[in-house]
Amino acid sequence: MIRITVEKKLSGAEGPFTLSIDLQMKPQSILTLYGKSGTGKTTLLRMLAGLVKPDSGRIEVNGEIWFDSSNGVCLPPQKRRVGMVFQDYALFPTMTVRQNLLFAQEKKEPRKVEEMLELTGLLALRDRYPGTLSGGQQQRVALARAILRAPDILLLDEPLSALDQKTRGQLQDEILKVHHRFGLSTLLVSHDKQEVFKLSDSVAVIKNGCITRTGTPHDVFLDRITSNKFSFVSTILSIRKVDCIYLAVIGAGNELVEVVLCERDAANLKPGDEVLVASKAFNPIVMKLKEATEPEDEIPPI
Ligand SMILES: Nc1ncnc2c1ncn2[C@@H]1O[C@H](COP(=O)(O)OP(=O)(O)OP(=O)(O)O)[C@@H](O)[C@H]1O
Repeated sequence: MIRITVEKKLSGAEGPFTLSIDLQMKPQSILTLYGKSGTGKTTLLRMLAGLVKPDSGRIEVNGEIWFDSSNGVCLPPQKRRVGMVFQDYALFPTMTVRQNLLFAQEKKEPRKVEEMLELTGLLALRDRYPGTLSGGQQQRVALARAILRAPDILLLDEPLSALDQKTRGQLQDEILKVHHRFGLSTLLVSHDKQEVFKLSDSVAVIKNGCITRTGTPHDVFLDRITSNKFSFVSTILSIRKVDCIYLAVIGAGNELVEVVLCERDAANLKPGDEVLVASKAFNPIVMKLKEATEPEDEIPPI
């Protein structure tokens, strides 16, 4: 079990606030921190890694105390078995893929590196330098490197946010695969609801430094479904008048939808406004676009 109870005063964009977290995480699960920018998610991950010291509290990981302000315990980062993957891949540019992985190991075990290269579909890229790889490939190397450290906790801070939708999907599968294969405990930060839904066993919503809600992704994100409404929150991109009706273009994930506005709404709304789009009499057309793929043992290289 991972138990985190920490407090730290932070300087936010709108003034000082206290990051005050009380969180428990089941071993071998994926817990996602979901919340707006500047609410303290990265700081919490950095506290776990030992890169930021809490003002007070306690961090216990599988029975080991990593931090306890009541008796002055604060393990240095190198004594915490943590794997970290961030948005920027942070690979060593002058080392090949294989050298990057070898470097991560305290005790050098080239055989394990070879196994990891094979498992993560990186074998063909082993002698390439990070600068010659795509974003998805680099992130796969960063993930392999983090796992080679046999971490007690894997920290993923928006690791896929710089990637396109298709590569994101592939890397999400990859994360799930290695998470289960190595029985990892994974703490993920993500802004992407679809990603959170796909990857997480549980979600903790963080607002102004405090956790306001925890639960399964279904409980946290889909409680509105009881009202039988189809709805999503998005931003108006444009409004134009065609004959006597107003048409608004609204983003929906990576898609664009065009909806008709009544004259009163058109007068009240402008591009950039955040809106809730909902349909009361919900009778959607649901068309299959692509068959779900069976999980594969080996995911082909990106
Ligand atoms: N050591 C520190 N001391 C004081 N304030 C800090 C410290 N570290 C971060 N902050 C501030 O705390 C706030 C939260 O930062 P943090 O990076 O944890 O947010 P976040 O939720 O991860 O945001 P984002 O999603 O944009 O990455 C920011 O305003 C930041 O400037």
